[in-house]
Amino acid sequence: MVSTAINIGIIGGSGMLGSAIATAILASGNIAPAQVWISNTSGQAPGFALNSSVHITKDNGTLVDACDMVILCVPPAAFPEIHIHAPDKLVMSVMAGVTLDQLGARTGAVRLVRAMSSPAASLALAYSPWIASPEVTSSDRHIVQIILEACGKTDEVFDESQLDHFTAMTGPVPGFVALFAQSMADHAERQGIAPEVADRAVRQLFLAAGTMMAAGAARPADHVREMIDYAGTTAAGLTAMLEADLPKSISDGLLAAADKAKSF
Ligand SMILES: NC(=O)C1=CN([C@@H]2O[C@H](COP(=O)(O)OP(=O)(O)OC[C@H]3O[C@@H](n4cnc5c(N)ncnc54)[C@H](O)[C@@H]3O)[C@@H](O)[C@H]2O)C=CC1
Ligand SMILES: O=C(O)[C@@H]1CCC=N1
Repeated sequence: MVSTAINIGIIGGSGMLGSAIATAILASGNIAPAQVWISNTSGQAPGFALNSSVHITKDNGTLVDACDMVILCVPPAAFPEIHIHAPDKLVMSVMAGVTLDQLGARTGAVRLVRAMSSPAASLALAYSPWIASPEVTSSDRHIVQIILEACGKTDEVFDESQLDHFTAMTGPVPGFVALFAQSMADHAERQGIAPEVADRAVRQLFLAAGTMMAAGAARPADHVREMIDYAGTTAAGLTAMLEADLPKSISDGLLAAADKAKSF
């Protein structure tokens, strides 16, 4: 259990990301349902109705007053409509593009964490990097670690600009990987393979690839090198993709996403 029985409030906690984080927190067993508050625009959260101990409200001020830690999880476009004053609270954001300075200016908080996560948190499979303001205490860090470890894997970073790149890369799940999968399924159909067979094959491929890459010490680059060195059919395909500079296309897309985050 968390060393202190703190209350955690998620503003936007019934949305795609907020509900995934709330689910992860509740599933971890480290934080009791009665310690969790959720606010949204309706004051209703059917997804948590079965957990009657979770507090649901449409009043963000009520949530802030009741909680020791506030997690901001609304669309960046909605952030200007968030009028909370939380000078003595730990405030964490998972909003794309909203900086630590913007968080502090709007909320009055000084103990600030800017993180990124993903809806995979509901399966404890998210990657959640985070950066903290200097005022964040060791106890705050303990709570942040508990929450983000409940969501999956996490690292503290020390260059805030990296959060925009993680927003691009690891925020969307399945995200850009779905485009690769779609490209393979479309290719299969162009070769005359039935759509439902192509779909089943590609889903199984990505399940296997993700599972195998998550296990063991080999990094993606190691797998690519091994296949090219094997000099078989896959090597021919990889060589063609590398000559077409597929990595540059992927990087350009990720930079476009990161630039969009910066624009919020
Ligand atoms: N959906 C995703 O895959 C990811 C989303 N994010 C970030 O998470 C944040 C939330 O995005 P989503 O969950 O996708 O949005 P969403 O639209 O699914 O949910 C937004 C939630 O915020 C609530 N909300 C909006 N304005 C509010 C207000 N003034 N007061 C209280 N609650 C309010 C809504 O009622 C809703 O529950 C965004 O900043 C986004 O950049 C980050 C990574 C992945
Ligand atoms: O696409 C988006 O804007 C959200 C933020 C990061 C991932 N998904």
